[in-house]
Amino acid sequence: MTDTSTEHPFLTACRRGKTPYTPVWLMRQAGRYMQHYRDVRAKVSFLDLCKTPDLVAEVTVTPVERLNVDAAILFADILLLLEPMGVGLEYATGGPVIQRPVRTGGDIDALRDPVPEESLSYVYAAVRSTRAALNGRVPLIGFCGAPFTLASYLIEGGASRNYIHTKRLYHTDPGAWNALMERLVASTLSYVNAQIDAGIDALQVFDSWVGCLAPDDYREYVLPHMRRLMAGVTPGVPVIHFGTGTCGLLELMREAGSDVMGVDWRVDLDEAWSRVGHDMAIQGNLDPVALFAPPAEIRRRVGDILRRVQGRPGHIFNLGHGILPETPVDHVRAMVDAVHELSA
Ligand SMILES: Cc1c2[nH]c(c1CCC(=O)O)Cc1[nH]c(c(CCC(=O)O)c1C)Cc1[nH]c(c(CCC(=O)O)c1C)Cc1[nH]c(c(C)c1CCC(=O)O)C2
Repeated sequence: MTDTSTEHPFLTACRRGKTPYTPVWLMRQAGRYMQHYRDVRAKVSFLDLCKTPDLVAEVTVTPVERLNVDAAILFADILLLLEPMGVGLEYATGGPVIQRPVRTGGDIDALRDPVPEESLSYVYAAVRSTRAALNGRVPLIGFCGAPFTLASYLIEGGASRNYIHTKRLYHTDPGAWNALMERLVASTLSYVNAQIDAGIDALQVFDSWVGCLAPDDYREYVLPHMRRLMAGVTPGVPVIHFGTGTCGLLELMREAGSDVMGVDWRVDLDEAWSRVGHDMAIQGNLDPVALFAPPAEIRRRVGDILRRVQGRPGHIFNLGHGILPETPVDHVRAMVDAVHELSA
C-alpha cells in the first residue's frame, strides 16, 4: 500500500480498472463515533477544527490508520463555502444554521461572491498538510456540496423535512432560482479547482438531499446546473456524484457526467449499476445502520453486496450514507476487513 509507483486501487476502481480487491472508504469516517475525534472536539469547535490545517490532517489520517480504508476524505464541510457569502454560518448542537436565509430575488442579489483562494485558503492549507501526513499511503478525496443541496441550506436556513421555501422559489421565481444556482456553480468550481491545484486525488460532489425532487423538477431546475458543474471541473481527477433517496433520479443524474455514481442502500446495487450504465463506476451501498448488527451479520451483508456486482471492475465499497455517531468502531473495522477478504 505504500508503493506510490503504481496507482492505488481506489483510483483504479474510479476508472473501472481491475483491482486485487474491492477498495473501500466510508463517508464520515472521521467523526464522533471515534474516541480520538471526540477528544479533539472537546478542545476545539467544529469550525475552528476545520480552520486548523494540522488538526485537519490528524483527524483525516487517524481513521485511515485505525480502519485500513483505501482512501482518506479531507475533514471539512460542504457548508464552508457559504460562510464567505455573508449569510451567517453557525454549527449549533442541533446541526448547521444559516442565520440570514435567502428567500427572494433581492436576497440572492445581495449575496457576496466568495473568492475561495482568499476566504477558504485554510482548506487548501489543510489539503497540503493532509497530503504530507498521508505520505502517499492512500489517495485523498476532496469534496463540495452540489448546488441544489447548498441552495436548500441557504434558503431553508438549515436542515429541512419538506423543502417548502426551496421548492417555492423555483415555482414562483425560476429566474431568481437559476441565478442562485449559477452563482453556486461558479463559486463551487473555483473552490474545487483550487482543491485540485492543492493536491486532492479525487472529488466527491455531495447532493445529499436531492432525492426530495420529482424527476421533472430535477431535469428542469437542477440537471443543467449539474452538467455545467461537472464540465467545469479540471480534467484528470475522478469525480464521484453522490445523493440519497435517488432511486427515481439515477438515469437523470447519470447525464450530469461524473465518473462514479454513489448510491444509498434503498436500491439494489446491481440494479443501480445497470440503470446508470456499466460505463460508469459505482460506489455503495451498505445501510449505515447495518453496522449496529453483530460482526458476523455485517460480514454476511458485505458478501451479499459483493455478490451483486460479481467482481465487475469499477465498484468502490462504501456505506449508503455517513457513519452514525453511535456506531461501534470495532464493527466498522470488521466491515472493512470483510470487504478486503471477501473480494480478494
Ligand atoms: C449535508 C452535509 C453536511 N456536511 C456534509 C454533508 C454531505 C454528506 C451527508 O449527506 O452527510 C459533508 C461532510 N461533513 C463532514 C465531512 C468530513 C469528512 C468525512 O466524511 O469524514 C463531510 C464529507 C464533517 C462534519 N460535519 C459536521 C460534523 C459534526 C460536527 C461535530 O463534530 O459536532 C462533521 C464531523 C456538521 C454538519 N455538517 C452538515 C450537517 C448536516 C452537519 C450536522 C450533522 C451532524 O452533526 O452529523 C452539512
